Amino acid sequence: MQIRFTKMQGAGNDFVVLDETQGRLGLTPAHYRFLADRHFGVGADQILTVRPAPTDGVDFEYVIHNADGGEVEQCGNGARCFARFVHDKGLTAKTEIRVQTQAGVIAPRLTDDGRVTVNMGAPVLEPARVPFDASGLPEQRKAQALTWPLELQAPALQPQVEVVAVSMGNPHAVQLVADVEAAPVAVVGPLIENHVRFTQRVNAGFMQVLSRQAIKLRVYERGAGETLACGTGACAAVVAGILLGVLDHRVDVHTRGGLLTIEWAGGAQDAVMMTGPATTVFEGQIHIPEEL
Ligand SMILES: N[C@H](CCC[C@H](N)C(=O)O)C(=O)O
Repeated sequence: MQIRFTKMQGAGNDFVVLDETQGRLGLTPAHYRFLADRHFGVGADQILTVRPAPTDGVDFEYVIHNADGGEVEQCGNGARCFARFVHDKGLTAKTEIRVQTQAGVIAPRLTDDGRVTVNMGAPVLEPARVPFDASGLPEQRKAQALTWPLELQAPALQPQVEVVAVSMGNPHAVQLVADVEAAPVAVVGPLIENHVRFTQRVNAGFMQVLSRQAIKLRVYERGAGETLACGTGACAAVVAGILLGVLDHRVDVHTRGGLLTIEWAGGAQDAVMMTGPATTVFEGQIHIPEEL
């Protein structure tokens, strides 16, 4: 099967974008894994699929698959690249685009400086909705919990980490570290990603506070491994930092792939606003082997 794709990146988080506005390609998880493969396919952290609006009130639907082939609820860097894609392809003349995702409707907006701002919706902290299984933890811990203890099954490392569990439509476990460059992301990241208390697995964020208006962040992503940036991860980290009292309401998030700016007023119903880059790298076509 020969398919056309667009390669894009947002702060170094990279994507294969597929246009299904004229009809479905009928791809399977194995096909998504092949497209994401950096040796046998195109190479990407996620595959983004653009589809026609499923209902009134939105302009498009966008579907997200991780490199491991699994469909997920939300992708922040992907939302910015989606908006750039539909605008530059002439699929819409709008600069603020309402799009249905598995996690609900979001509205990326193309700004005059070439970046994209996205209303990512309100964060969710209720454990059952992250989802995070708090069973067996002391009752008083549940009552006032902001951070949760995660026992790590890796004796060579610290036996436990404290994380803030927050959903941006997709689950995040954020911890404070003194130095992100020295943080054991490659070892602790997978342990957190697959921790039994995160029943849908989780994205593991490692946040270093530089000031009340700036952090450095590394994220070991669910279904993709460490990426150069994670948009929903940046939102989750800033929400966690504001709740912990160490960040103000507008924060520059320095990732390995670039700068994201996150704003959150701090109310449970307040939307998290994310601004950052979205770049088309190249167009291409690829043969997907039938035997996948
Ligand atoms: N790995 C994430 C999906 C992609 C999120 C990330 N690339 C972003 O920019 O938000 C998950 O499994 O929830």
